[in-house]
Amino acid sequence: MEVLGLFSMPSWLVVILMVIAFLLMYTVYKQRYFKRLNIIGPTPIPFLGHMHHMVRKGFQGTDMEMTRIYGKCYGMFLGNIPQLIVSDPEMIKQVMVKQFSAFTNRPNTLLIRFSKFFDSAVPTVQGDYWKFLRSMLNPTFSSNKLRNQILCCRLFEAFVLDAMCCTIFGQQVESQRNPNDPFVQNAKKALNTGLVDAKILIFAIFPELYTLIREIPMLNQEAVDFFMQATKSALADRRQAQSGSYNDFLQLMINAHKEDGTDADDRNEMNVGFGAYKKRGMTDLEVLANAIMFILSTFDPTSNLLIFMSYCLATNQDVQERLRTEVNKELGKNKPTYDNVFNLTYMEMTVNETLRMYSPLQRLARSAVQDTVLCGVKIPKGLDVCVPIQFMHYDPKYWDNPHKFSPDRFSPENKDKIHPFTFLPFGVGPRSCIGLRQAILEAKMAIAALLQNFRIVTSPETEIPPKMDKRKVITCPMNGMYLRLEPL
Ligand code: HEM
Repeated sequence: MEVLGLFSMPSWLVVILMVIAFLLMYTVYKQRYFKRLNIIGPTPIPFLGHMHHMVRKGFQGTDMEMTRIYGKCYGMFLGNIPQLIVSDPEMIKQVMVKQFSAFTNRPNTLLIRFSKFFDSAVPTVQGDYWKFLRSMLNPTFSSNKLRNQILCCRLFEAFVLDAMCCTIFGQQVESQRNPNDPFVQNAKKALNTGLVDAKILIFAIFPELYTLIREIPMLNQEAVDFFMQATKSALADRRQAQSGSYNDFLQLMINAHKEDGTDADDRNEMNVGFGAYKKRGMTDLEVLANAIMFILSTFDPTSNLLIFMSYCLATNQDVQERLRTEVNKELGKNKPTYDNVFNLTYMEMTVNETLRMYSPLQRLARSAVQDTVLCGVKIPKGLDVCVPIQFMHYDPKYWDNPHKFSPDRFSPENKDKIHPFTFLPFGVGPRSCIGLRQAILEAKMAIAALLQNFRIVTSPETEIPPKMDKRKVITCPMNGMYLRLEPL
């Protein structure tokens, strides 16, 4: 084939060059997005944007570094997908609370991690459908309901798993004594998600292919099937049992369920008003998807909170002693219960300080559902807005000596001095974590039981400070956490 009448080339080579030129033009156009909006940010590289940075430094390292350089509002790219990173408390307030109706949804970059089955689970659903599901599930997490559910009190991953199975399925799982328990094995398999994998990479480069790429299962399907089966048989048990014999999330969701419920898998429902949902309860599919999603949303953050809290106590023996004195005074030799851990004020302060220093989630994210303006910055519909949690938790403007572990920041006298919208481990606003109360309750009970019986100390293998696994979405130690428990 002759090119511009100047020289000849085989046609296949011309086609390849044209495809490359097209792809380059595509990525350059996409990555000029923030230039068109006059928003500053680091220069992206074609196709990858700043993904190479995220893989090398993790979300946390990238956010800390870039926010220091570019300030409180700048643009970055996950591949070709623009993400506005905001760390100004007023902007956070606007996105999460004041203009919630313009930022109701989570971005596709988060949803792509879950297969279609989770289209009816509360963290992934959108608009009015989210309002409906959240309103159905909120009562399930009320203080009164939690009082009746939390019966188990054991350790870390196994503890969290046991507590989850107990609260969600009403099922006792001996995962601490039996690490081969299928619940443990499958929970670990299902949750093994990294920052970037092939599915996210393809989506980040070609976000227009969202619907197609979404079909590729990402969470380990075998593990999801296992939990689906477990939930289905638990549902069947509930149907045969006398009403009132179960007191777990599953039962509460079933109570919000009507047999004649239309199948929520119908995507058209997304477009109807909230009022239309109000006429029905939860369908089987919604109960299933949410029960499994609770397992997935709970396991890693809660067990990592316990792991980091133990690390903080082992490296701050004075805090540990003060905490043990409080536990002994309030509980004596009694087992921790919903009621007796309620008054553990110093415990709550220590949990909060651990969450500040080691927030299990590193970013909050919302997608603009309409054009809007955020503190003078034009936000077009579809732009993802992200909040770097860890940057907010370490910003010296809001926290004195932010690298120091100091539970007293959260004392009743000091709590009111914390600048609003700077402490965000559970997010903030109507779409914040539904399981906040449960997570804090579990942490208080687990640590109280531990301190009644053991002193937590470092061992020669303890990494101080712990290296973080930058490839993970959840904050977790790279090389595990080695601590010693000395019986008292
Ligand atoms: C230490 C433990 C936990 C941490 C740090 C944590 C943190 C978070 C964060 C940061 C969000 C996003 C909030 C936002 O976008 O504003 C979230 C959402 C959510 N969490 Fe948690 N979480 C924890 C435990 C739990 C537990 C125990 C459950 C349930 C049993 C749970 C269920 C959920 C659900 C369903 C959502 C989505 C809410 C919605 O979209 O309406 N989480 N969590």
